[in-house]
Amino acid sequence: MELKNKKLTNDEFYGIQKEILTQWPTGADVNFEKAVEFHQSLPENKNFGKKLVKAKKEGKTLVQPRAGVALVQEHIDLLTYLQDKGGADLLPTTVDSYTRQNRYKEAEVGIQESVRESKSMLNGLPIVNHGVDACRSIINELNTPVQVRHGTPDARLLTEISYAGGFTSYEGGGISYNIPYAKNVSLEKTIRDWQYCDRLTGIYEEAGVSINREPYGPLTGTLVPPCISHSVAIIESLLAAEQGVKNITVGYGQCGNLVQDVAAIRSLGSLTEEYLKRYGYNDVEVTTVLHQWMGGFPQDEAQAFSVISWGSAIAALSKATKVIVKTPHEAIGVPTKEANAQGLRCTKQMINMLCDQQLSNTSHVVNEMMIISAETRCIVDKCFELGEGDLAVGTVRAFQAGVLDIPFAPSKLNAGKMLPARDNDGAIRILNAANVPLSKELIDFNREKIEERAQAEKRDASFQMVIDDVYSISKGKLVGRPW
Ligand SMILES: CCC[C@H]1O[C@@H](n2cnc3c(N)ncnc32)[C@H](O)[C@@H]1O
Repeated sequence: MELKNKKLTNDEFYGIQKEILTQWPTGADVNFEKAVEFHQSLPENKNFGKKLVKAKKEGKTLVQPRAGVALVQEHIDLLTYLQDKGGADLLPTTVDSYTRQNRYKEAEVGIQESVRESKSMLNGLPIVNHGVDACRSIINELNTPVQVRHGTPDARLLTEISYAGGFTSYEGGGISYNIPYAKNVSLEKTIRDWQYCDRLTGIYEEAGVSINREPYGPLTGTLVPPCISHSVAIIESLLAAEQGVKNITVGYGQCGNLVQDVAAIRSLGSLTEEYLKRYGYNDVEVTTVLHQWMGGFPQDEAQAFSVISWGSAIAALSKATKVIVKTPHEAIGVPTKEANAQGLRCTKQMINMLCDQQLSNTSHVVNEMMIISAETRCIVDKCFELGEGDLAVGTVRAFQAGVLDIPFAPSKLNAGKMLPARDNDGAIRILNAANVPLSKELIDFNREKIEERAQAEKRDASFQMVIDDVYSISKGKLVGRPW
């Protein structure tokens, strides 16, 4: 089937579904009518998208951790602890790495080993192996909406079981779960597979079950310029809306400079709404999520709490609808439930202290919003042009041409030529745009900002700055100074 940004017909969708549900025995338990009934049996306070829309209206920032362990009861215990002791407003179910690669046999081994060892031998919950009823037991046991978070290029079966199991939010997209996650997976295939996931979301929506979709915002989480992550978020939102998705959370990974991060969150929400309306999707609810720093973390827990607090402050001051919380164990690995809850309480304290303030649109913030918006429009509009109006085709061609170029991405489909670096205030600028189609004035602006830093550091703007910036926060600073 040739790639096009067009809503899948019923024949196309159900033809694919037949095969998908046979990929693992638990697929046989998926029954759409029973799934809709289960969703309709849930109280409204368990619907993820509704809670986000309410928070946006009230100007509140909700806190959500990442969390997932191998066995169902332990996972329920973990989420209950994060709900009750961490104060999570929204809950995750992070899926394990085997499931993300459709390696359900190894996930099964991981489950058996976890039973034998009485501890989680997987870095998340293997939803496909556990199946629909297990998911429903999770949803029934908790009083807080739950979202599936993963990193799966081919997530079609995982989506079917997650939705039938009662989850009301789902992260990912054909770009954001391919280029930063996989080495050599066809972008045409992942865009098409995620059209399936979004069409399924639309089918639930049309049956009266609203399921929130969240493109994975931070991408590689390392020095990603706002215009790059915004472009991917907007493209995935448009592709999802074409399939009937009506509730979307667009995300951004905190970079560290106050003005740039606040401007990024505010411009992300308005740009997404602008593009959705421009292309005729007038009934999509848009909310925003700030991811606390996604790059390297300090080992020292006190320093880690400082990074968590700074991300919390940015989320509150930018009025992001939601913030994804890190933990003091970030530099070590999968956190204990206690550490995870500490990250939540630290975040909640900061948000509660700042909830009565917000950083007004000062000239610096407005200027930064204009820069980010102009850069993002250069990229997204070029994608439409390359696709001769078809955004799906244009996106594939944009990666081939290096128009979309995500820094430090493992995928061989990614050009990896665009180079980011921090300026003298710690904002992420573009040192070398390569084939990213920014206007001359935008390229000059970025270069001038980095040149200010070069002058201050008495060294040439170079790749060394990029390397210094990759490690700076884990070494206790924001800007990777040579001293
Ligand atoms: C793209 C997301 C990466 C982040 O996702 C966190 N993460 C991954 N798996 C789990 C888990 N099972 N429990 C708590 N956090 C988890 C990592 O630490 C990292 O920050």
